This record gives sequence, structure tokens and C-alpha cells, in this order.
Amino acid sequence: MKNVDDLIESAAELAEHGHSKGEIADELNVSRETASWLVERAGGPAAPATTDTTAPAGGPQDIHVDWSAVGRDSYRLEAVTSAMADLLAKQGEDVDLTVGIEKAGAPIATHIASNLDTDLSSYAPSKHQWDEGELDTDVGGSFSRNFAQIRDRDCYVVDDTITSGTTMTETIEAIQDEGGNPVAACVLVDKQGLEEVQGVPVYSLFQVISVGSDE
Ligand SMILES: O=P(O)(O)OC[C@H]1O[C@H](OP(=O)(O)OP(=O)(O)O)[C@H](O)[C@@H]1O
Repeated sequence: MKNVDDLIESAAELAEHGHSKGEIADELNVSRETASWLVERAGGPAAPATTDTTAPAGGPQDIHVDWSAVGRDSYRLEAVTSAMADLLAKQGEDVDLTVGIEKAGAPIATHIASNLDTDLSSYAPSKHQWDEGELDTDVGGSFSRNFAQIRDRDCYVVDDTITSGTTMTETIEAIQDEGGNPVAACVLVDKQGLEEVQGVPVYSLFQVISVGSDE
């Protein structure tokens, strides 16, 4: 994915295949407002109606993060996740579990767990029903039984990106519901610039800072 035209084309293809605005946002790692804008720019048949008149003429302010140059190569992924492990290693002394948020967070967590010599857990977050503008609270996430269980343990939480923070918040709450104690979270890219989520410190290799906004 090289430029916005590629994103518009991808959004149009996803819309034509019947994907919802939320699913397109998930797939392209952009906000739902950006997903809506991309589909509308393409004139796609599934473009949802928008009442958002606050978006600037050039489109909503968002950033698409394409880290596939890292993700498609195990050597690069190991190098980058070693840097994430280094950030986490300074947090907590009794952490013996790393929780990855599926899907992209799972291979990242695998490398970090190996680097820090912890057990490995995998969490599948609930899918967001964004077309109605609200989360579907009836659909919960789940921890894979094929990996280590939380069971009152201190743990790290890792993912590739934070866009709105919803997924990280949900995961931390799910771990706490299982009796776990998330000591720190780490992502490749944090678009929110979060310092903490639910009291858990968040570390990021890269933060996206918007410059020139009136906000
Ligand atoms: O902060 P948020 O707004 O919740 O968005 C961040 C989440 O979105 C992406 O998941 P996505 O489902 O797009 O991709 P994946 O399942 O391939 O990891 C990303 O991997 C995070 O888990």
C-alpha cells in the first residue's frame, strides 16, 4: 500500500465484497470515519451515508500504518519485536506471561515471549459492530485455549497498533476479569499517544503526532 489511491481502491474492493464500514476500518488500520471517506471517494456501492460535516475538505485526519515490510520477514519482525521487548523488560519483575491481541498481535507476542522468556497467551477481541455507531456488547472476546491461561498472573499486553484504543481497553479489561494483572502494554504504533489504558502504562515504538491541527 503506497498511497491514498491504493487505500481508496482497497476500500472499494472490500465494500464491493459486502464488508461493513467497521470491517473496512479494521482491515485497513484506519478509523471508521476514514474508512467511510475512502469508500465514498471511490464511489463504492456500499458507501454508508455520512452525517459528518466536520471532516475537513481533504478528508478526515487519520494515518494508515503499513508495517508489512516488517511483518513479512521473520528476521525484521524479530529485530523490531526485540526493541518492544526491551521497552517492556523494564516493567515489572514477576511477569511470566505475554498476551498478544489477535490477529497481528499474535506473532508479535510470540517473539516477545521468546525474548523475555515468558509464557504466551492469545486474545481474540470482540468484533465491533460500528455501522450502528455503537459496540455490540453481546459479542465478547475470548482467550485461546491453545495457549497459556491468565489465572491471576502478571502479564504484558502487545499489539501492532492503537487507533482508537478500544481494542487495547477491551483486552486489558478481559485480562483483569480473568484475575490477571496487566503490568504494561506495548505496540508498534500508537495513533492516540496514550500514556496509559485503565491505569496500565502503554509503550510504543512510534507515536503519531498530528501537527497543524486546531485541536
Ligand atoms: O485501537 P483500535 O481502534 O481498537 O484499533 C486497533 C486494532 O485494530 C487492528 O486490528 P484489526 O482487527 O484491524 O487487525 P488484525 O485482526 O489483523 O490484527 C489492530 O491490530 C488493533 O488490534
